[in-house]
Amino acid sequence: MARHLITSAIPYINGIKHLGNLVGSQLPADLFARYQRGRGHEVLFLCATDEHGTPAELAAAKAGQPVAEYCAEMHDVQAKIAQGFRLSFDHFGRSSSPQNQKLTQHFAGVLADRGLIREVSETQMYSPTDGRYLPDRYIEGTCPNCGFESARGDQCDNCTKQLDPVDLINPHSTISGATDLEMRETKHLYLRQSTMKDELEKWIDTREGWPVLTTSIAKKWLNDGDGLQDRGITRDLDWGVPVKKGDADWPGMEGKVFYVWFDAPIEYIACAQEWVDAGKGDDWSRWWRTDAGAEDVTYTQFMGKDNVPFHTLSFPATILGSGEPWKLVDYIKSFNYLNYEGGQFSTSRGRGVFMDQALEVLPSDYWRWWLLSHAPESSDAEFTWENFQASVNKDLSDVLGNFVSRVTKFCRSKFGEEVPAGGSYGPAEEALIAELTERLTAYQGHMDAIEVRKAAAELRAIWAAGNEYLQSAAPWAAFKEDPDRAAAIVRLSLNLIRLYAVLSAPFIPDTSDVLKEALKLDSLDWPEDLPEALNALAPGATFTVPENLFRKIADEEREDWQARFSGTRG
Ligand SMILES: Nc1ncnc2c1ncn2[C@@H]1O[C@H](COP(=O)(O)OP(=O)(O)OP(=O)(O)O)[C@@H](O)[C@H]1O
Ligand SMILES: [Zn+2]
Repeated sequence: MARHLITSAIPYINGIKHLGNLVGSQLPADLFARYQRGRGHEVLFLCATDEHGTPAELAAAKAGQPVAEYCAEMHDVQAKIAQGFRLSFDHFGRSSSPQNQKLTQHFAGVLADRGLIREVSETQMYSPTDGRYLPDRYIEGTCPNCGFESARGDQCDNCTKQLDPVDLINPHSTISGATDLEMRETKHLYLRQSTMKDELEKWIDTREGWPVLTTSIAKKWLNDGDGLQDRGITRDLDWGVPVKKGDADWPGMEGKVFYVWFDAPIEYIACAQEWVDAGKGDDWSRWWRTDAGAEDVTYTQFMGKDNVPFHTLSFPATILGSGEPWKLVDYIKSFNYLNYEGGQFSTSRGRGVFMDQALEVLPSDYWRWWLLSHAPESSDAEFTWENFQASVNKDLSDVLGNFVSRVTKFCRSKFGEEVPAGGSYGPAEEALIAELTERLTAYQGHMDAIEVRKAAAELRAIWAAGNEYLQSAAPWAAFKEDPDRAAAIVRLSLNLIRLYAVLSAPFIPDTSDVLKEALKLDSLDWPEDLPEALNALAPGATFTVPENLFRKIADEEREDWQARFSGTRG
């Protein structure tokens, strides 16, 4: 049994996530976690809300709430929606947890002791109108790199370049709009990433088979321009992890907090501690400490492309720089972007379909199937309502749903609600079993390699093979001449439904549960031996005909949704 540590990029707290966020991080992570559990491996799947930083402060101010209260409420909202999508986190933590605060301060202290943090006296944008410094998203202006007019103080959303507020052209305060900004002297801490460039590059070169998207972004930040730069890790804000050196005060850093991108990835570790403290596990160190058993853990991270620099460089710099035996990531699965109907999904502009709205429209399996089978892997992808309607109607309703319905109803009408005896598998069945044996190997290969679209295509082909078999074996015709022959066809077909329940579970877990219940199965064991698995349901085993698995999306409905979600969320 292998051990898999799996983390999804932690969703930011300032609102409900859209379908792009979901497919770019949490959903494929859940797919992989469910698959590895299905194969019988031990999995620790962690996610959390990312709660610090300026956008949380801004969102709380807009909601008229204290920021801690706002974050607590939004965490619960996100946790509930995650359940709605059946995201099977072992723990859904919070980056504002005491565990993360302590661990973040610990890392800063160790890095300082090892000479990897320098104190810099620098000038920062100060707004007399607002009476405060303007870090990160408190300031916007024109990107010096690409000319985008709403670049933020920490990163340009258009070209993804990491910025400092002082780099912006024509900057203004996003709180008051004030442009009468002045530069004031303040002291900050910098992580000396530049001194670790060679070590980081060497480490990245040892990582095998990483997606090109992951390594190309990492290499770009390592080598473009003057190479990897030191990174400011503190901010003049109230909301965040107070700057401390371990347990000790940090002279000159009073009233400052760590930058959100310093503490957010550390939450991956703290989240495992929260998992233990919540009584759900009894040892986090065997997942995270290589001196406590984590050496044989395979650690996989999931994220959208804008998160890659922090996971390939900044967080590994924190871990490697500490000199302590923390587990480093083995595989980083990154995604391009999902777009929405000819434009971008946007939380700030409320554009697209958001997770709560999606669940109001259709059950989660419809969304899970479409999103995963169209995951933006090799390039950006686009959600359109036409494509959604077509895929749901074809793959889920016509192929899988129809197969299950035809088989169970035919069996009920001719043999009753139990697996018929009689007849035996012949050449048609042997051919199908041979085809499915190959397809199963391919499916597992794609799942192991986290090739999400290819895995979905293979699963669809496995469903379609059943339909084609049923169509050509035609038990309804055979029944008149040779009821035993019809019995054998139906028996195999019922076993196919059982197979589909197991193999489809990572993609569409609710449907899988419905099938499991209809066939009265105690568990869903992975088909390590396919011929055996297709004989698992023995004659006499009873079942019930499930309700229609998927309903078709009608044109009028699709048009309604298209109109309803064409504007911006209020
Ligand atoms: N359109 C998208 N398609 C795929 N992944 C995305 C998309 N937008 C964001 N992501 C990913 O979603 C995850 C969670 O994102 P996060 O909560 O930080 O929001 P974000 O990146 O600020 O997005 P937005 O600005 O749209 O709110 C991250 O891994 C991010 O890379
Ligand atoms: Zn730019």
